[in-house]
Amino acid sequence: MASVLQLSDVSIVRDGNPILKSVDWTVNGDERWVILGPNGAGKTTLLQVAAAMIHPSSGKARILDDTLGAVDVFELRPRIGFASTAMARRIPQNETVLDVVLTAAYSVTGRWNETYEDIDTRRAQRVLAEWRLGDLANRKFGDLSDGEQKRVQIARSVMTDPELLLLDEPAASLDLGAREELLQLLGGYASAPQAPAIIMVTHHVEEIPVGFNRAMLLSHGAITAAGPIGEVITSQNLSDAFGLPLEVEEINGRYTARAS
Ligand SMILES: Nc1ncnc2c1ncn2[C@@H]1O[C@H](COP(=O)(O)OP(=O)(O)OP(=O)(O)O)[C@@H](O)[C@H]1O
Repeated sequence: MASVLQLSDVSIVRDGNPILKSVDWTVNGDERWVILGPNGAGKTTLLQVAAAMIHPSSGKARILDDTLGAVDVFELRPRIGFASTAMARRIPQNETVLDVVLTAAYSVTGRWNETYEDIDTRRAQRVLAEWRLGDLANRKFGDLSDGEQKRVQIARSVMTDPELLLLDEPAASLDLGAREELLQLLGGYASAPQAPAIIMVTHHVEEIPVGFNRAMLLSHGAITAAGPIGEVITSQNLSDAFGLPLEVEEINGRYTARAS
């Protein structure tokens, strides 16, 4: 399967400080990655490179067969789905759920006077149903619960059938029920044969959905482990990445971790 992302010796420097250090990483079309690492490790920064939102300070980033710096990012970005809290903050609170998803077709947040085809509306309705939001289509985004808002953000990010889907902490701040509902939906989506390549950043191994098959541990801007999820999410690797003894357990594709 062809690669959708290839980073070669990618570094990011901000205010003289290295935030990503010489990252080499390839993501293939059939891979669903989870990225874990301590606060400030550079996870969101890495996702922003993958989203063509920032350029490496040095090194080369190829995204969907285009090289950053030699491609019009406004043509590249619509092929990438990106759900993050920063993106969610740009959604007008009084926008209907249907319009939050529909406006992804024009890469805008906030419906104005774009013309949408019936096919766009039907697709938005289908995506809402898939993410168990069909009954909320006419509700205002700002009136939804955190769990519902997270699902709307993901529905919006898959509206355009992206070739690469990026999720920055999709389950953060959710209660147990909302988290499990989201993970069930994400697991189903990730396990479907037609799913795009997915990269998800999370803080907790408990938030890794079933169906994710690759993992990366990032610490101080550098990759400390990357590869098949069962080989990476181990007690030893997590203890090294987080700097304390941790014990990891895996049951039927779900993980838990606690201090040992
Ligand atoms: N534009 C910027 N200018 C200066 N420093 C920055 C900038 N963006 C990020 N940083 C710094 O880079 C480091 C990595 O940030 P990043 O948000 O990528 O980490 P993270 O692993 O996602 O963290 P968290 O788990 O806390 O969300 C942090 O120390 C952050 O303060």
